[in-house]
Amino acid sequence: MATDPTSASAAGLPSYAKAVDAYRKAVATAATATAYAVLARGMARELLPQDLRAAVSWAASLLRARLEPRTAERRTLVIKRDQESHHHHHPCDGDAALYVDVRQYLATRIDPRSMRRLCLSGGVSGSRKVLSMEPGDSMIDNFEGVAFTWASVAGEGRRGIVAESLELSFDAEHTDMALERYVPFITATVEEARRQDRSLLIYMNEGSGWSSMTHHHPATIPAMNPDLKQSVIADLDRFLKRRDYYRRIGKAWKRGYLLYGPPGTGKSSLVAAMANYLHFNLYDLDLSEVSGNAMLPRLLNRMSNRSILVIEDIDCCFSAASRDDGKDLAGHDVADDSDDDVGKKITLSGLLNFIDGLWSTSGEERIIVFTTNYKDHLDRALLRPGRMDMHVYMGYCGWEAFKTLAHNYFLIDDHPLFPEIQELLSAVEVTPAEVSEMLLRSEDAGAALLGVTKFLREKKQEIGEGN
Ligand SMILES: Nc1ncnc2c1ncn2[C@@H]1O[C@H](COP(=O)(O)OP(=O)(O)OP(=O)(O)O)[C@@H](O)[C@H]1O
Repeated sequence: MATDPTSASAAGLPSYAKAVDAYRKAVATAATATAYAVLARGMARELLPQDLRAAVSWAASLLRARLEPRTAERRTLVIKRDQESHHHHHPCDGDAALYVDVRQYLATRIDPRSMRRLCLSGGVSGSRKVLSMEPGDSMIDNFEGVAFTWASVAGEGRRGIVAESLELSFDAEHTDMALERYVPFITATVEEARRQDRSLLIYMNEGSGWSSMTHHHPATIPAMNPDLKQSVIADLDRFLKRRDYYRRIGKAWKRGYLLYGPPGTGKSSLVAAMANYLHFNLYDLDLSEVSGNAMLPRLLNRMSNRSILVIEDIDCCFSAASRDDGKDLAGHDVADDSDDDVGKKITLSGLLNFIDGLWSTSGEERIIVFTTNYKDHLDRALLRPGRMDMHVYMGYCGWEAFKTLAHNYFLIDDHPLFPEIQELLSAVEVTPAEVSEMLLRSEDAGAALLGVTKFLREKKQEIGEGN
């Protein structure tokens, strides 16, 4: 910014006074340190020494005020333990819930080495010990590159009860971030940790409700084609990785899987393993227990978020479901004389509405899995993209799957019988379930493998005789 000495003289002012005035304005609006430096150089050339000194010290103080974070305005957010609620309220109720969440979150962020004093608490033996700050102490938590300071403050609650509160302080400019991102991040983190701690449940439909039991299934993914297994895991990982993103943009992440293949190839085992992997509860919907389309939305409403809904054997679990065109779900003509199924009124369109309803519930993280022995028998509408995202074929026991099973049961990766078994497996169709059963017959690897070999030889012979 240049000053025009002619116009200053014309106004009858000493040129340097006019120049100082112009610089004052310029400095007040200069946004960056570079701009200050440029101005300072200009001033040094034009101003008289005494004015220069005054101007420089004045500019320097302005610069300090602008650029030094220490003098930035601070904001404090107080989270009280004992809000308006009654003091012997359960801590998870109402107002105090946020206090409990923050305390639990800070316990995972606290650096014990940096604290002068620490509070260690815990419940009955075996339960987790929790670290927390003592009143008067503070700690810093970095979130998205911003330092948030937490202080524990002792205060007097109602009726003289000590009511500790947690105070969060930050620069005023980060107020939106604190309220819109940081605090929600804390509650989501704590919620996720609690979810991971809970044992998983399997729900089964009973009438229009669900009854639950604890899910004790081992976490292992069943023996299957290694590439396929990898792609299923990659899909689930993508799900886990992207859900924070989806949550942030307010979208729900949903996924549909169709598992198909002969009975005993591990479809149910895979569903259980997926639930374990994601730490989702399982809802096992038995359509033969559902009396009609009207019951489906009620069941849907009673499912919790972060769950897997599985409908097993979707092609055969009810044979005479009437469809508008007189076909059942598997596309077969519905026999008029099937007395057993009188009263079962789920139709394909009812089921499709149910699935689409599941998909459209906003903000819910859901996975739906169908299993079937005969993919070919399923109605096209069910397989349409958008309903089932991934089709997973669970096949007969191949060589790779066998090696996995042998390793799982006996920790062996090689054996003199392996070459023969490999050859036999390529010639006969046996399910992993059958092979597992043979392997479990003996605790001795050699004996068990011999059993498998004999079993496979017999199978091969049967095929030969059949031809
Ligand atoms: N691929 C596999 N790897 C390891 N074990 C398996 C595998 N497949 C089956 N099994 C064993 O066989 C049992 C039955 O398998 P599972 O019920 O998962 O088969 P499925 O394909 O769901 O059968 P269905 O179509 O009859 O429901 C399992 O409990 C498991 O012990």
